[in-house]
Amino acid sequence: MCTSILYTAGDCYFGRNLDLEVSFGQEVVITPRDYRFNFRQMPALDHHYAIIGMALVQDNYPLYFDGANEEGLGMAGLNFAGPAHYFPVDDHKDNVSPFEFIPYILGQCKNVVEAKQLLKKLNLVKINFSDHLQLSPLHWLIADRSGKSIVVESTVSGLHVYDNSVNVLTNNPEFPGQLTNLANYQSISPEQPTNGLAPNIKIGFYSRGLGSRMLPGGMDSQSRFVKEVFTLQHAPAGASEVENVTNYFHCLHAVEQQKGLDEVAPNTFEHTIYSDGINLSTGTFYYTTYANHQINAVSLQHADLNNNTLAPFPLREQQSINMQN
Ligand SMILES: C[C@H](CCC(=O)NCCS(=O)(=O)O)[C@H]1CC[C@H]2[C@@H]3[C@H](O)C[C@@H]4C[C@H](O)CC[C@]4(C)[C@H]3C[C@H](O)[C@]12C
Repeated sequence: MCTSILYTAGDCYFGRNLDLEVSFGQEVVITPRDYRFNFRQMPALDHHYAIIGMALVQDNYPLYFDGANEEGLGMAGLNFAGPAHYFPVDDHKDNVSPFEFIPYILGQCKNVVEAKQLLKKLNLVKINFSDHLQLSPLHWLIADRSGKSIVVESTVSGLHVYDNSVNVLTNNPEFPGQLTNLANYQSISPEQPTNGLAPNIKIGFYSRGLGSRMLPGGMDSQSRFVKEVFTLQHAPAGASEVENVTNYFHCLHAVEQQKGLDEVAPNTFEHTIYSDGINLSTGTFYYTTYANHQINAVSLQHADLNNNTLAPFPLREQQSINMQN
């Protein structure tokens, strides 16, 4: 499972938890403006916006899991097994494979409004990257520095684009179902509850935090969706970049998966392999990993963006502990 969010606090921060039982060997990868993006069915992009994000580089091609471009548009692919459906090539549409979808949008669009424009003609086609790397069943969160986000889901009934007023995406069910389910949790609050149970009887509070007592805490995608909506809606804005980044990671780590809790095969556990977040105004990409909770960062501004060579940054996986004596 995974969780992706857009946190607005002056600047906007976009990224995700990647939850899985195995690592693909992903790195932080900068794609500069003149790297040639070849597409299977669409014309190549020789010049485009520069992109920074988490990717697996295969045959000199960046298979992005999530990322953002220099204009502050971000995009993340999350598992959507079951409802996800991809189509045959349609000559009347723009045919893009799911593995090409992030470069296709981030390479060309400045914001969500421009992305929506491209999505009008889009057909997500069933074309594998290779026999070894088959298509993944995904849906996507796309967000920009104005604080807006949308969800893209390709199902048997076609391509759906939803405005996302809560700026959170997890996995199943389909996005409208996630929103409907929020109705069950409207009484959740940071405040102590009012007594609607027996208003004529005085019921005391034995604990702080009783307003969130019924908040779901499971590893499943519906529980994480509700918990993350609550966490993000009430997250304070910081007074500095460091405070904002700290708040942002608290939001994501609220729904991270610890090893041992989500068994997907005998003695095999899904866990949060990494959490990342990009300041969509500055292009600074921050991340933590399961092994290393220190926040590491790679800046798009510090890179030479006017060339055609991918710049990979291997993840820092060594835990960093400050000894004080
Ligand atoms: C599995 C990842 C999503 C995390 C997630 O939701 N896991 C939950 C699994 S489950 O529901 O609980 O079973 C997704 C996100 C991005 C995906 C990768 C990217 O799409 C890039 C390429 C695309 C290729 O077609 C397949 C390999 C791949 C390298 C993908 C592998 C995998 O499907 C990734 C890593």
